[in-house]
Amino acid sequence: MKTAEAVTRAVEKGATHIGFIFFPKSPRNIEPDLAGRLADPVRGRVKVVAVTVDADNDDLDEIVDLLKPDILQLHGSESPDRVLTVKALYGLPVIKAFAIREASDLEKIDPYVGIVDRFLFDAKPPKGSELPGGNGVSFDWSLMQSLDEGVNYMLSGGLNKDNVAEALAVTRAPGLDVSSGVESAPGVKDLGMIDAFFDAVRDASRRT
Ligand SMILES: O=C(O)c1ccccc1NCC(=O)[C@H](O)[C@H](O)COP(=O)(O)O
Repeated sequence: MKTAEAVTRAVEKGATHIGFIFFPKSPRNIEPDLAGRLADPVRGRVKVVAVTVDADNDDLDEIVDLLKPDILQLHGSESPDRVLTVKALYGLPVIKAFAIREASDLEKIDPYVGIVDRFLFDAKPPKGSELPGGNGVSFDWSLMQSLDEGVNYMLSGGLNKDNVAEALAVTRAPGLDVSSGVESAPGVKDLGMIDAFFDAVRDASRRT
């Protein structure tokens, strides 16, 4: 999220979480103080998520201080030990992102089970991308069918109004995360696309 309008619309349409990206190479990168101001009007109505990539303690200190997130999303190659340290330092729940292309990628979550609060399964970045997330590409959703029941996760990667019904039918994912699929250009959230995405999710949920 980068604008008040997008935050308001997402919350009105039923978002349970809103995310702010702290990664300078991203078109969605935002300063922590602005993110905090955008989050203020909706605190308590949605979970505010800080998305970071292998951030050090100084960066996390600033983000936690200024944004006051409800959840930290770690979207880099943070080890289980690092996750434990972050949880101990800030006392916040952690979503850990994993890049999925093949079945063996799912085995990488094993050392994190019982440590992270929720997983986020995203597609591997395309060749040449500098972004670990937000690339608008999907992975083979059928891989989720081999996941142990009870793994709490969000499905992510290239979701949009046209494919989210199939994604839900294939995975029955307990949560969805969307970014590019509600943007008219990288980093530019589109209110009409937000509406259309949530409407598609609602229609699909009614049918399944
Ligand atoms: O979105 C970014 O620019 C980004 C940059 C660095 C790390 C993570 C990033 N996004 C994390 C997300 O949770 C995205 O919502 C997720 O990757 C899905 O993105 P998309 O495929 O564009 O829907």
